[in-house]
Parts: sequence; structure tokens; C-alpha cells
Amino acid sequence: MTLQATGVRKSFAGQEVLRGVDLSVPRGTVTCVIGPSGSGKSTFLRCVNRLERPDAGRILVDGSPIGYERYGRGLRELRHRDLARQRRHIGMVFQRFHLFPHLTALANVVEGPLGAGRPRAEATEEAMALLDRVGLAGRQGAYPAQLSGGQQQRVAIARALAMRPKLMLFDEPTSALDPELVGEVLDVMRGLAADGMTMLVVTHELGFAREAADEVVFFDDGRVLESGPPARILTAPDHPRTRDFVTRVL
Ligand SMILES: Nc1ncnc2c1ncn2[C@@H]1O[C@H](COP(=O)(O)OP(=O)(O)OP(=O)(O)O)[C@@H](O)[C@H]1O
Repeated sequence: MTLQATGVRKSFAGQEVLRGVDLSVPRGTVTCVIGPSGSGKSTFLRCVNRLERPDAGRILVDGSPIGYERYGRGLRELRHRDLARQRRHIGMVFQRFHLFPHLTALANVVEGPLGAGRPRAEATEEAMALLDRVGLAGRQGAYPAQLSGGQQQRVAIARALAMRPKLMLFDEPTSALDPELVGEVLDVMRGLAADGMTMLVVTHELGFAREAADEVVFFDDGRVLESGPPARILTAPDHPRTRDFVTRVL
């Protein structure tokens, strides 16, 4: 199991946003998280890579507890700098692309590996191969402002992959894109899934979920209301709230 979360809880100013989330993603599989706005999907993703600190619960990535290190027989909470090191194993792609505007596509992709101490020649060669993989061969010298939203998002995916993550998190990666650019980003994600990347994807693209997901998880009011194979959750869910949501989005 690459990701195993149990009993994850999080409140903001007394408002409980996650009410005990249990969710697992087996290695080499894709889980899509769907659900209404405000149901806690982004907050859960942010807990997985510790951009948020859960109030309770446990999150393991490849068996290691996120936010903690082993200390003697117990666990000790990681400090900020050590958290960054742990986070390298988890790639995250956001709704907004978060590229450095003053850096070229190539420089955006190599920045992480160089910061992690990888030799420049090796990091550059790998970054070029990743830009090729996301369909941007030849655009390595372009700055973000010279790229379309779909191209920028594909650079953001290459940048996350450059850290050789064990797990990729996607938080509505296509929802800021013009409709005609959505397909090119989903195609790259389908390719990653086909190559066996372990992925947790928050999305409203139910077509993508149907084709690419091994499991679909429906979030409602800070909980997993139901989960299962896309064929069942998207066509014949058990719960009326899931049925309402799916009907509305389709
Ligand atoms: N840092 C924060 N401080 C205060 N409240 C927050 C914070 N982050 C999220 N929330 C609140 O938590 C709730 C859940 O938000 P979250 O973004 O996780 O939902 P979501 O299911 O991803 O929604 P959407 O589909 O609209 O992105 C919302 O009510 C939101 O306002």
C-alpha cells in the first residue's frame, strides 16, 4: 500500500472539516476523489503531504508516518526542514500551476532535483526527458508567460515527477483551464497511470475518473461516504447523496 490514511481529522477555527477520513491507495493504482465543494477534498490532500497538520489520525506513505520520524522505539514529529525532505517523495500538482515566472520550463523542472543535490548534467537530462514525456519537447526555453495554461500545467507535472515521487497528488489539476486545454493535461495523467504511477486525484472530470481510476471515493461533509470501482460509484452508487452529486456533475 503506498498511501494509507486512517481516522484523519482536521478543524479550522472550531469548524470540523475532516471528520475521520480512512482512505488507502495501493501501489501503482489511481484513486479519484469526488464530492461537493467544501467537503474537505483539498484539505485531505494537503494533510497527506503535511501542508496541513491533521488534528488526529495517521497517514502512512510507503509505511512511513507523514510528519514524523522514527525515534528510538517511538515517533518524533518532524520540524519544518525535515518535513520538506519527506515531502520530496510526494509530488503535488495544484489547480493553479505555481511555476516560477522568472524561470524557463527547464529551469522550473530542474530546480527541485538541483536543490536536492543531484548533479546538474544528470538533472538536466532527466528534465528534458520529462518535458518530452509531457509533450513539451522543444519548449524547454519558454517562460511560463509564453506557455498556455495546459502547457504550464504539464510543466508543473514534469516538475513534480522530477523528484521521482512515490505518490502523486493532483488537486483539481484541470479546473483552472480553458475547456479545450483540459484534454492535453488529462492525457498526460492517463499516461502516468498507464505507467503505474500511484496517484490520488481530486477531480470533477468524471470521464477521467471512469477511464483511469481503479477506485472512486465520494467525500461528503468531511467523510468518505462511499467508495468503490468507478463503474459502480459513477453509475449505481449505494448512497442517494452520491447519486445526486454524480447526476448533477454529469
Ligand atoms: N486554511 C483554512 N482556514 C480556514 N478554513 C479553511 C482552510 N482551508 C479550508 N478551509 C475550509 O474547509 C472547508 C473545506 O475546504 P476544502 O477546500 O478542503 O474543500 P473541497 O472539498 O476541496 O472544496 P472545493 O471542491 O471547493 O475545492 C471549507 O469550508 C473551507 O472554507
